[in-house]
Amino acid sequence: MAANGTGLPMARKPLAKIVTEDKQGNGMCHDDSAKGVKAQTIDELHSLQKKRSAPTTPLDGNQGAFASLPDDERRRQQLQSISASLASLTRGTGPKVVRGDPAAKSSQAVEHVAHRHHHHVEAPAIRVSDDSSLKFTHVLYNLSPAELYEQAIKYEKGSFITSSGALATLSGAKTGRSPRDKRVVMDDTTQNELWWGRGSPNIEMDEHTFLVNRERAVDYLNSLDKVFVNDQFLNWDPQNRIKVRIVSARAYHSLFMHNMCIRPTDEELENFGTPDFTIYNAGQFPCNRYTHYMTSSTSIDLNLARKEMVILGTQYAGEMKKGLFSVMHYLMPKRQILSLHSGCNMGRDGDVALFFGLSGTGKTTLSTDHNRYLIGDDEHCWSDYGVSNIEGGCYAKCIDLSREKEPDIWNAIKFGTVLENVVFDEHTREVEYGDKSVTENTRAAYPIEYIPNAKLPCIGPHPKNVILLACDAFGVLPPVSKLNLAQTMYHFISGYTALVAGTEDGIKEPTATFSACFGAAFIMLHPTKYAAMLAEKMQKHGATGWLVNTGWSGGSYGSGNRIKLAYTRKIIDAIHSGSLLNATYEKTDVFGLEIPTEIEGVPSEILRPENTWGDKKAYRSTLLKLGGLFKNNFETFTNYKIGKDTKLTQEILAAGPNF
Ligand SMILES: Nc1ncnc2c1ncn2[C@@H]1O[C@H](COP(=O)(O)OP(=O)(O)OP(=O)(O)O)[C@@H](O)[C@H]1O
Ligand SMILES: O=C([O-])CC(=O)C(=O)O
Ligand SMILES: [Ca+2]
Ligand SMILES: [Mn+2]
Repeated sequence: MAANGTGLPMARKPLAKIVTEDKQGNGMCHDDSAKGVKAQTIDELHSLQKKRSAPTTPLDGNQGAFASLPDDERRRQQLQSISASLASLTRGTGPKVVRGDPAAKSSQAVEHVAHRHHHHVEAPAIRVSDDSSLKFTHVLYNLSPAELYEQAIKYEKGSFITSSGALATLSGAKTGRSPRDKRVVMDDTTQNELWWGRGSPNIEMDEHTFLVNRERAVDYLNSLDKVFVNDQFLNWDPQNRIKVRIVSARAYHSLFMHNMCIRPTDEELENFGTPDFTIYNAGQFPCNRYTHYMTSSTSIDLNLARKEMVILGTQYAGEMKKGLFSVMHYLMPKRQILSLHSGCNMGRDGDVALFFGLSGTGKTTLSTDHNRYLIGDDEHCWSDYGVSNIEGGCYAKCIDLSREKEPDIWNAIKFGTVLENVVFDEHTREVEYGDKSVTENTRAAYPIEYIPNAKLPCIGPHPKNVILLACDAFGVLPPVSKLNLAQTMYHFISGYTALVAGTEDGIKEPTATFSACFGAAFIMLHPTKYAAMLAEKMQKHGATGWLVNTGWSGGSYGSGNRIKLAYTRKIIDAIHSGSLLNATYEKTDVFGLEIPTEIEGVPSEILRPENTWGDKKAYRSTLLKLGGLFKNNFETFTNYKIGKDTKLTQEILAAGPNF
């Protein structure tokens, strides 16, 4: 965004010339020119500025695959592994790769270029008819945030530093995920294992078509002068940690994943070896619509057998985050570990709460609580040992963000944080969080350590409270209700909310949505598989379920208002403290929900939705309408058994609305 739209700075009046008197020996114009710098040339001067990073950790010979190798050899193997990742399957070979920025001219870069002569990965001698075997691809490997800032600002339009130090970026034409463009390879294994068909997020593609798109992405990436490669981890549970490699073309994507995945230590990086899963993000390049299964120029393709994901035709970074989440929803249940689209935090006494909910319902906002330790805001695992965060960062919505209401998120938006699609003052670079000119789905991605009371490592004991968040645009669900196990399962499987504008492409107004397990877009198995695991774990560990409406009160969207965040926080406080367990409850008709009569800090009249509606008839008909939508939605699940227990299945079926 140039100041005057021409790309050039606006013309300014020249400043008055400064005249300095030259009274000899008077020290008036005193400088240190006599001392001089050691450098003889500008290049040498520049070379003094950058000190070589200290050699990584000392090796004791017992640290894994590459541990006993000399530095050069380890680097060569790393490059070989990256070249193998980038291999074109039709040529059968990887590109020649070299580390470092092709534009760098400092002496340090010369050192890197030297690798080109001694250590490049040889292209095997097969005949190819294009130039790709002749050129080098520069690899920008696990760059630091500062280096990525420089890359973004130099080479990516729409990259700016905001007044608080965050990197403002544009994600391009797509500012939300594209679930209709997601494809999953159906093979003999996945055909039987995965959830396919109506309601499922898994739209099939065949292996061959996947390879066509993979080749398209790899050819695109190899055609560039340089690619970014991130080697990182998922899951803070060391037993179930997954190694991921992300190959991308934009510094924005690399910094986003640097923040969102777990960052390896130098030592862990030296011993990284072969990744368990690889993303090829060629988002700037479209897919070919003549390719089978393609219905637009965007395609996000998952191949579980190859352990690869290909992204074409969308630069929205959330696709990478949520694509990996889908992978975890496949891998973890195989190990009897439940994967959850939930936030998670812990009190001083070690009481853990999970916050389930669809996009925009408050997982990040409510799990980021100054009085509690943050374990994570969006993706978790629940194993026999407790909970673990899958990610290394948070991804907060920032539309209408205020310092006063969400101070910890506000303060996390500083150097290192990626700010997507926000609008800012062209001169002061102050962000205007209320501005929706680019999108309503503005986002901040920051490392979890940017939250002062993050729990590191991001793991915790078994949850005590399971809070289901629904943003009810109809305004008829109570602000909070206590659920029995069957009700918890009913609402978990239903996954109701009013989808808030923007996170999924094309949604402009809140509308009622049902999304199984509060994350149907990411689950891979049938919802009842996850539900059975949740029921079993909640039962075993004695967790209490709650339904919290973070949406409307006093009328539907349009006439009522969104429940004040301050009230929702008081409700959540009462759940955490245990005081809400001992409240007096009344049962509602239709949904059969237990609602408390009083909560400290919350006006009692809002606890019963019908009190807040002026038009009682309208309330009643809206309540019945929503009840009907729930019933309709649940019909798909009535023929499924949940867990080993038919009794539980019957109870769940009876736990929905009754009228
Ligand atoms: N009563 C309320 N409770 C929770 N959030 C509220 C409330 N009122 C307004 N909000 C706003 O709703 C939004 C909740 O978004 P949040 O980032 O927490 O969603 P999320 O569940 O983490 O979604 P996603 O999975 O897409 O990241 C925030 O912008 C928050 O300020
Ligand atoms: O995936 C995204 O873009 C944001 C998110 O967390 C969600 O939608 O649940
Ligand atoms: Ca979030
Ligand atoms: Mn999410």
